[in-house]
Amino acid sequence: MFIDSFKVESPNVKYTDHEIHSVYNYETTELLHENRNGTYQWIVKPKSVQYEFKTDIRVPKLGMMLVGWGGNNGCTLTGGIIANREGISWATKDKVQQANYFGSLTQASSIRVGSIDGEEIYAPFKSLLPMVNPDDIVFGGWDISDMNLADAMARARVLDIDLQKQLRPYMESMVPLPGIFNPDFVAANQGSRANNVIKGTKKEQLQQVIKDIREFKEKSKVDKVVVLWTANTERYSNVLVGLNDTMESLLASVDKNESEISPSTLYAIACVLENVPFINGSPQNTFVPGLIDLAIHRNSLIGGDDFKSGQTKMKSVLVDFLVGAGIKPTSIVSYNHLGNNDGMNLSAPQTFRSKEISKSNVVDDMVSSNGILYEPGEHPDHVVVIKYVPYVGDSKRAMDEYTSEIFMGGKSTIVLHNTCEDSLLAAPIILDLVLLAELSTRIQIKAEGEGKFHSFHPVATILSYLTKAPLVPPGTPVVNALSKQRAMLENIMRACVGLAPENNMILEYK
Ligand SMILES: NC(=O)c1ccc[n+]([C@@H]2O[C@H](COP(=O)([O-])OP(=O)(O)OC[C@H]3O[C@@H](n4cnc5c(N)ncnc54)[C@H](O)[C@@H]3O)[C@@H](O)[C@H]2O)c1
Ligand SMILES: O=P([O-])([O-])O[C@@H]1[C@@H](O)[C@H](O)[C@@H](O)[C@H](O)[C@@H]1O
Repeated sequence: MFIDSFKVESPNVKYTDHEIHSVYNYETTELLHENRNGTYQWIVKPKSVQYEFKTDIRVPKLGMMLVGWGGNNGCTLTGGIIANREGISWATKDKVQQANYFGSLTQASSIRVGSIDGEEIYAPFKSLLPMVNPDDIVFGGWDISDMNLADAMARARVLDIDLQKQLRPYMESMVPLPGIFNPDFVAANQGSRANNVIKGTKKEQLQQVIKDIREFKEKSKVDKVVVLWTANTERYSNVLVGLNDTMESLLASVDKNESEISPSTLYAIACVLENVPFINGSPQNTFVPGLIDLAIHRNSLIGGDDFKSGQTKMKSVLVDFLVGAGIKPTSIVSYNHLGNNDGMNLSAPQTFRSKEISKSNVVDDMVSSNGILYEPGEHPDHVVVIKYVPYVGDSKRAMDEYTSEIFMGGKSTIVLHNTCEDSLLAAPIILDLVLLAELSTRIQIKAEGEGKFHSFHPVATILSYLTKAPLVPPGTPVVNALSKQRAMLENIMRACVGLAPENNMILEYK
């Protein structure tokens, strides 16, 4: 059965007019490796740590500023939110289609709240904690192309024509602000698009972006802004001592107009200095060490990298299943071709390399979790191929082959053909990233023994379900297995309302 909402009644949860305060016993373990009677033994000691969570339930009026707003993802998300907000329906060759948020974890997935008389009871994921209603989002952003959002939507060739016709009046007045452009960081084929750029030194460009954020906030009267990068994939920035290894060297490099400071890092610096959450939806190392240092110093949320939308999302499920079943993937070949501007930009070796890295590291945690299948340091052969084929446009075609060793020397080969409609899969993920980033800034946490409440760590690992290469604080394990990432997010939100983690044991019926 599915219910619309629920309220938790517990001595550990208090609701006031502006916050939910929960006391939560975090059941974990402490590991010891000790010499017991002359032999070393691993000792696992269950441990309970009491946490308190305070969630501000006053949902703000939210501004979403996209870098690359006029791109396929940016205009598709904008159109999708407007279509939902206005209740637009449109004719397709199959039926009259209603707007929806399918593909969004926050808007279209559910959680189990319990069971009654042998029936499992589920509720909307978004009913766990008060979140911004997407219909209320105010749009803004930058693009190096001056095309208005209605024309950009036509250029993208993603949304149905009848829908585009109905959206045009809402979107043709939306024009991106000029963006910071540096041709050295993207494919040469992107230059022809760049007719809307911020001139000047890096310092002047940074100051302009800060000014843009302030003016947008003032003009739109929003309470909060979240900035998300959905612009082109950049090549990796070189990380050098004295250039960008500390926040001091990074800011000094901006003052010195150092060429190696990328546009995406400049936008990120602007956001951190303005204490505006910044999320990187692309694979490049926007978050150089100096930027992470600055974000931690200013306690300003950063998250990324690279939306996990299609081929890689499937990989983080399939490899988790195989390794979890005691089957040994030995060869993973991931090919895809696509014909959108992202694909054209990725046709350059330096930008492709950024994407190859984020698409390749996604199996590392699952492989290292099973020492029965893999020797230390042993990995499956793993190849990533991306080709640009204009004809298919945004309709990316992914073809994967997974070869695994099975019982008694047997081999299993799984072949997948996966048509990942790039922007229709990425747009809902962008929405989730923005909404969850905003929500997480309203949560305060205090562990037993800590004197006062504080925010989560500014490097937002809570967003990892939505990214291929989760950005984590130094010393934090990287988890890519999709089920673990989703469980982590849901269980933290359950803890905020005093609910235990979903452990799927249903002992009541055992
Ligand atoms: N499924 C997906 O679509 C998916 C998944 C993971 C990651 N991504 C990443 O998301 C990004 C956007 O994808 P897309 O399909 O929308 O690409 P796109 O090329 O259609 O859009 C990118 C937009 O950014 C603009 N732009 C480029 N550099 C800019 C800058 N410095 N400042 C402001 N604007 C700039 C371009 O003019 C363009 O309009 C890409 O980096 C892509 O790799 C996409
Ligand atoms: O998310 P995913 O489908 O694994 O990866 C995708 C790549 O295969 C594709 O080539 C690229 O255009 C998208 O930006 C996205 O990164």
